[in-house]
Amino acid sequence: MGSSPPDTSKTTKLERYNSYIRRVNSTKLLQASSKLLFRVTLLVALVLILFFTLNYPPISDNPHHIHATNNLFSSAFYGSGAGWEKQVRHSSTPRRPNGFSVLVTGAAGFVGTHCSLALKKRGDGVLGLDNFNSYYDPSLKRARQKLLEKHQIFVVEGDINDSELLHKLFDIVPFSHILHLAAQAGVRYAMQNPLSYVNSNVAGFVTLLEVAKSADPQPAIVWASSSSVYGLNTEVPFSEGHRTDQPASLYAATKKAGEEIAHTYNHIYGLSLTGLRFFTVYGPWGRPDMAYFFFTKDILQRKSINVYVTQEGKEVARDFTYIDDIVKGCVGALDTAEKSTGSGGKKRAPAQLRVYNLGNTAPVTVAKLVGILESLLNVKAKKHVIKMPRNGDVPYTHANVSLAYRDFGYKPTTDLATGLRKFAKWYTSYYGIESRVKKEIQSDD
Ligand SMILES: O=C(O)[C@H]1O[C@H](OP(=O)(O)OP(=O)(O)OC[C@H]2O[C@@H](n3ccc(=O)[nH]c3=O)[C@H](O)[C@@H]2O)[C@H](O)[C@@H](O)[C@H]1O
Repeated sequence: MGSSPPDTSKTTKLERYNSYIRRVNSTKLLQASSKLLFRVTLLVALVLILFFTLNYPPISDNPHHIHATNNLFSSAFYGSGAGWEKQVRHSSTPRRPNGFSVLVTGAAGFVGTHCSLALKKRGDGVLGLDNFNSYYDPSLKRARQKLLEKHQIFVVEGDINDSELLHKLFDIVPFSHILHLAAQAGVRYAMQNPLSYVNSNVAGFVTLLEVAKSADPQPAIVWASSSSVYGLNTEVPFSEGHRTDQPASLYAATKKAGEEIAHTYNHIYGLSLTGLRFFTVYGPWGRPDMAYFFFTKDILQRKSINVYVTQEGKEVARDFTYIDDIVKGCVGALDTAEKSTGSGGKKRAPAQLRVYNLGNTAPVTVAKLVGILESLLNVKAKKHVIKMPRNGDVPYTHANVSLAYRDFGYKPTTDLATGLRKFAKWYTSYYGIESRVKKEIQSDD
């Protein structure tokens, strides 16, 4: 870059020389600043590209599943400082004598919301944790969060893989229990985003257990396993002692892995661990990726629905379990959970390790489920009966719950027709479509 030579006509030699040096320096400074600005811009652009690539994986082609996020940067969303800590403490403080202080992971999820409300209602302290990922409509999760806030339940926005955040929460609150419900759910979505299952159900669970084992006191942990662990098992009804080494989906395999991981942390560190095998849970505030939910939506919109039958043309059935029964099971498991026995990362004595089925004990075919919805919504479904795609679904589930009954009096009381009526009432009111459905749903309590 050229600078003009010094003018010799009017000033002294020294002044002219100094002025020349100043001009050369300022030109150099300008060049250096431009280079620096360019490099900083490039760096910012790279950081932004990395951020959006990691946080927004490709959108799936399934209308019910948008995408799950890794939330590697979720810690940016949790607060710090005195105000935030006060909220964490306040939410976790029990309001009844000998009340629990429970960390509920996946608190803005379907089961998480219902359990958090039930615990809070009876006077336990409840702190929620949720990463609000977009596996399904996050606005539904935000609406559940609002409901929780109305009942003084604070939900920390963060990921179970964020051990720094978890340690921080345990530094603030000596949780007596963890109700671990955060997971990548859904059987069929595992074909589209397999690693999200490993990330949440395996890595996330291990991260949580690592923090729990080194907490003092160690909490007792109750967590969500799944009926899907029975996989290709043909003995019915499914009992806890049956084979669970033939998972039919990656989802099932990661839940089964969770049960084995639970064994390890119980064995080495003395953590008290109870796994609950949920059987197709449904109800108000449910998950939009589940069949009963999107069937309702599609039937109301006069769209066709796929009703699966087995490869042999037989009907497919599920032991659909109503949310209130599941909540009773979760609370029963928490109430009977013994204390963990370790401290400072060391086991002091053998600790409790349990697994229970939580089902309804009355399987219903998918065709019957559709029939109930048709009657409740007063709309004839456009049924498209097809052979179940090879996507991890199993043909039949049926729970034997005698173990849960023996140990904490678990007894499901809601049949599918009653439960779906409550769901339809919530659905039509939440989505503001009361006028189109049967009046009797609206008048039902
Ligand atoms: O118990 C569990 O551990 C799991 O329960 C739930 O899985 P599932 O029992 O498979 O429920 P869900 O998808 O509602 O399908 C219901 C029925 O509809 C059939 N189905 C499904 C889709 C479709 O288009 N057509 C159809 O017939 C389908 O074949 C099935 O027979 C949870 O999602 C899962 O997270 C896990 O918790």
